[in-house]
Amino acid sequence: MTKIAIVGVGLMGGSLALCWKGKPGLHISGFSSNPASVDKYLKRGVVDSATTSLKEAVADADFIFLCVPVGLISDYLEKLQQVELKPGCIITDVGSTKRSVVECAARMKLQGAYFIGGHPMAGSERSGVEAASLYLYENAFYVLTPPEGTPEEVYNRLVELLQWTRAQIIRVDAEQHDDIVGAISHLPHVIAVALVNQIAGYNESNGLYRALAAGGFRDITRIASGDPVMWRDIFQSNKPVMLKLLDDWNEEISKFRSMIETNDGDGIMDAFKRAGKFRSELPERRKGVITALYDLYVDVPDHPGIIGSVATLLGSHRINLSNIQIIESRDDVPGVLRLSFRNEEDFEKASEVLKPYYVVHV
Ligand SMILES: NC(=O)c1ccc[n+]([C@@H]2O[C@H](COP(=O)([O-])OP(=O)(O)OC[C@H]3O[C@@H](n4cnc5c(N)ncnc54)[C@H](O)[C@@H]3O)[C@@H](O)[C@H]2O)c1
Ligand SMILES: O=C(O)C(=O)C[C@]1(C(=O)O)C=C[C@@H](O)C=C1
Repeated sequence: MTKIAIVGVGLMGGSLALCWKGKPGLHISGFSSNPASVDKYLKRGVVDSATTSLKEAVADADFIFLCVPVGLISDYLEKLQQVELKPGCIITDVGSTKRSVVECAARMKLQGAYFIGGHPMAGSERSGVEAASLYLYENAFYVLTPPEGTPEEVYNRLVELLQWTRAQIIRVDAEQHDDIVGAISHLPHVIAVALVNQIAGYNESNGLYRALAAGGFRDITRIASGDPVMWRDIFQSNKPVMLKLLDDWNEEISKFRSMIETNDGDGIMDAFKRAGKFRSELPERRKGVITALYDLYVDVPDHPGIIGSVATLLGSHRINLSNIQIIESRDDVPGVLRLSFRNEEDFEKASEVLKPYYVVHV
């Protein structure tokens, strides 16, 4: 029996657990310091066993996945030095930054266990085991950062276990990872949060700002709803990269400001053309980096029974919905439903079926 211990069974840890749950020869043990969370993991059936004792959770484990906020990964690595680990055990994490985690692991004495950094490039603004999904990692890139000298057999053992996620494993140096992911994931989160807060400030004196906020605002700001603790830890652990990126961002914005100030219409059009070209060349609906895979957004009138009508319409065309969520529901504006599908075929079909009746956004 291969034992996999998951420390922190939230969105990421819970989604990993779901990929392995019920597979022959695998036992998944969940750890949380909070007894109520342990009960929740068991009740939801995402793990085979769960405990508030780290020692018990990792005893005899072949793999240990640290799935807690980045700021806590070093604490758990330290704790792992003090408990008995199975010789040859592989410890990994799913933290969004890698340099600080890998450096910390290199300082630890892990009693013959190996540490390989990890970061699945998939996720969402939601958190907790309630948001976990068997399909979260499908088709996403999953970055691994093995330290120099990691035996190939050890690396391959982890890759083999991760095949259950259906993610595409990619080996990247930790420093390069933080530079790139800083730019394509961390910087956009800063921008989204700053933008929402700027508008929220205007809205304090005039509620029309929020009321009129439409598709463009929604598209660029979904990620502003991310978990505050998770993002605090990410920015703090990627500080030098973030500071450089924000300096570059200030420069980009200043260029825009000056194009508007000097009525440089050609410059503005050129900026849109270059951006449109780069964006159109992004990997087709690759999961994770900002866009969620196979999610449709549907504007719906705010009246009772609307969710039932949408679900019935899809059901009558034999389209399988994997999730449905109300992401805006207020008296004064139409609601927005987020519909998630497991595959491209259902996603495309749903878009066709709904378009004659509703405003549909991708
Ligand atoms: N959410 C994403 O989109 C995403 C994507 C890729 C990687 N990550 C990384 O994955 C890790 C987990 O993020 P998540 O989205 O699953 O968050 P989450 O909040 O859904 O889960 C975090 C888990 O850690 C546990 N936890 C929190 N504080 C704890 C503490 N003090 N002691 C013990 N357990 C504690 C929580 O109970 C929960 O089970 C983070 O390091 C994050 O950077 C997140
Ligand atoms: O899709 C989202 O909501 C995410 O924030 C996912 C996202 C990203 O920026 O792409 C966020 C953090 C991760 O470390 C990896 C993926």
